[in-house]
Amino acid sequence: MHRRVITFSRNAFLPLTTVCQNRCGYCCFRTPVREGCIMPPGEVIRTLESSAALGCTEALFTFGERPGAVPGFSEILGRLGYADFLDYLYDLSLAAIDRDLLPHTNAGILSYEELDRFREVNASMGLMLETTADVIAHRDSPGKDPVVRIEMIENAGKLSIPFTTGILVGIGETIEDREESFEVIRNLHARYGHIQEVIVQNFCPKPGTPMEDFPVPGTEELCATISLAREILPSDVAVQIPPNLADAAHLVGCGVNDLGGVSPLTIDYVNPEHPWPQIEELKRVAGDAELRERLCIYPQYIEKGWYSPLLEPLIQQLTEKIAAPAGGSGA
Ligand SMILES: O=c1nc2n(C[C@H](O)[C@H](O)[C@H](O)CO)c3cc(O)ccc3cc-2c(=O)[nH]1
Ligand SMILES: C[C@H]1O[C@@H](n2cnc3c(N)ncnc32)[C@H](O)[C@@H]1O
Ligand code: MET
Ligand code: SF4
Repeated sequence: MHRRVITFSRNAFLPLTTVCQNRCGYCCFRTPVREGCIMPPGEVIRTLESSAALGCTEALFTFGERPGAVPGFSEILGRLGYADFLDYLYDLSLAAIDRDLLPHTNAGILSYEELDRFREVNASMGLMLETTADVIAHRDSPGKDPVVRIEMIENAGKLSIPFTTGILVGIGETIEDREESFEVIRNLHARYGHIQEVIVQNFCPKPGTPMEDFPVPGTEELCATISLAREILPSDVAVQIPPNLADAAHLVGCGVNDLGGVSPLTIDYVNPEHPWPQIEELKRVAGDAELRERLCIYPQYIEKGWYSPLLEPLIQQLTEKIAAPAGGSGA
């Protein structure tokens, strides 16, 4: 009998900009254009270097969607010497690779051409489907239109990009909507084979947002949603929950087999009030299962060679590093 395996990744969270063209009813991350709305290169590089020294393997670039569409953003970006935010992202992705971290980008909506460009410097990419339903939380968020999100996930499939997606639970969708969301993801994976993990993320209310008084999904509801995900999705797709947002120890018993990215250095900028558990805590969460570190690109995609030649040496090096017995940095 094989012991069950629960995986996680050690990452650095880099919120490159808080400016966003959308206005999701649950979000406290987004800010107006203002001083400090872009993380300056020096701070990014320092975070990358410290994170690598602490044993991280992944640079998670997550930020507001299409910030350049927001009036006034370009002026602030221009002061850093860039005309296009994606050029800034590209250079910092190279900086991450130089410092031995594999980029994983969730930039919100990107076009086919943009995905094609960023696959060169990303080991994997992500976009939360959130939900296939039309919810009030998304009425001021054109980028959360399910048609637009599904199209991007499909484009990532056409480009053979190892991909992370997921749903946000408790934003006004029904159980049937969750089922439909998982079915859409299953069908995309059946066609392109690129979905490595599906995040089941629970809504956490934020003071000062339109949804501050919205009810939160309970552990039993999350457990039922995870079981539903496990029933609908094939076994080669991991089901991930963020271990800082929910009762992970309990949910592992409902079918969760991945705990996502946790950071020894950076906070969860999307849910800043929820600190990351450290490795000892993750071991407790895994219970009888084996807790195993992974890279942001899952092993089956490394085997299939779904990465750019530029990333080959680093993927090799980091694969050996996480296979080595604990010790050295970050253990
Ligand atoms: O692709 C995504 N990855 C997200 N991740 C990344 C994910 O946990 C891992 O980095 C992936 O499993 C890649 O290995 C997050 C990581 C955090 O630390 C905090 C929040 C998120 C949210 C997302 C997300 O929305 N989309
Ligand atoms: C990065 C991801 O974080 C999620 N996200 C954004 N705001 C919240 C919140 N209040 N609670 C939980 N998850 C949230 C969305 O699913 C987004 O895609
Ligand atoms: N803004 C993007 C999205 O919601 C990235 C995550 S939220 C900071 O898809
Ligand atoms: S959740 Fe993402 S897309 Fe929505 S407002 Fe926040 S930063 Fe923008």
